[in-house]
Amino acid sequence: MTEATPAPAYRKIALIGLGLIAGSMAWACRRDGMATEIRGYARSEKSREMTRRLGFCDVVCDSAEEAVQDADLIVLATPVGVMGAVAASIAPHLKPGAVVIDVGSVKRTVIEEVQPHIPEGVHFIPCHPMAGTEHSGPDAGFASLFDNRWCLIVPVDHTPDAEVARLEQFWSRLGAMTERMDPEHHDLVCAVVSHIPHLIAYTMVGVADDLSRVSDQEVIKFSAAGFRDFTRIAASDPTMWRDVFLTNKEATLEILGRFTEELFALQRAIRTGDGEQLHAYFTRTRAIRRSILEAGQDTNEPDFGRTR
Ligand SMILES: NC(=O)c1ccc[n+]([C@@H]2O[C@H](COP(=O)([O-])OP(=O)(O)OC[C@H]3O[C@@H](n4cnc5c(N)ncnc54)[C@H](O)[C@@H]3O)[C@@H](O)[C@H]2O)c1
Ligand SMILES: O=C(O)C(=O)C[C@]1(C(=O)O)C=C[C@@H](O)C=C1
Repeated sequence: MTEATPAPAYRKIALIGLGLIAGSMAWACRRDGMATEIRGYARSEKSREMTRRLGFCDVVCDSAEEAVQDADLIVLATPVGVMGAVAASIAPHLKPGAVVIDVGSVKRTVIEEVQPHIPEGVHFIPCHPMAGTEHSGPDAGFASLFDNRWCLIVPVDHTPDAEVARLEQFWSRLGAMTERMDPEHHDLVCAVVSHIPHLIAYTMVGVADDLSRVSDQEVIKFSAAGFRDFTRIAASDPTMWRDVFLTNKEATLEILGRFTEELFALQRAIRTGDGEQLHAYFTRTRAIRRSILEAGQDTNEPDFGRTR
């Protein structure tokens, strides 16, 4: 006997911005038979054309207003810097009872910019899937992106709990685990685990590029795993990351301040030959990596094809 497929959490879904995250959501919805219709819109004609070809939307519209007509769930999946303007343009076309979510990497500024446009009777529930790659655009998406990844849900005041619970169920059907968080804490956590690590990768790759005594050929030829990981991260979309830093100024500047203090302390330890300090520091940080592995939180641990 085949089990009945559970009813879709939302019948009609509208995706605004057709890139890695929207594409992955659409593919994951299709994998699970989760929506009766997925409509999409992106500002660039090239992205709309590519989405038509890839086929992850049932309908690709030529305006955001058209895409959100009659939608039960509207997903803002553009760079965070334009979400306020997108919300303003779709607001008059949202039906009562609809749920609007964003998937932006920053929450406090997005809430400040989007919430004022949301009409009464429509629920805005900010989200942030902690999953991605360095690739962008409609062809970057894939169905398993959210499998076993966290999606942070950042409900604003007065959102009925039943609506938040319905959305959590939706993310769990996309494969993700969910946790609720307040916006300030979200922005600080993401500055630590995502935003500043990206800035460091961008900087290190920039330094390698600037160093005239080391040729580009040598950088490419002798890149070992650590630096290769930096180059992967530093290949991420410039528009997305510009917007992340401009909209999460406070938390990223706080963490960057602490980072540079630690860096200067290590710089001094190297200069003065303080091996004890260096060893103690590296021992402390190794323990963090080990606890991530023990908690089973790194599903990307490479084995480099090791054999014995
Ligand atoms: N890439 C990641 O790793 C990742 C992970 C989690 C969350 N996010 C967040 O998700 C959002 C989307 O990221 P992505 O990686 O899918 O980006 P992407 O670059 O792959 O796609 C963005 C899409 O938005 C469209 N767009 C840009 N401006 C627009 C506008 N004014 N109106 C309509 N469409 C517009 C682009 O044409 C493109 O189709 C961002 O806010 C990002 O912070 C990204
Ligand atoms: O895996 C990657 O390439 C990512 O950069 C994904 C990543 C991250 O920093 O972990 C990037 C931005 C997001 O907002 C969430 C996830």
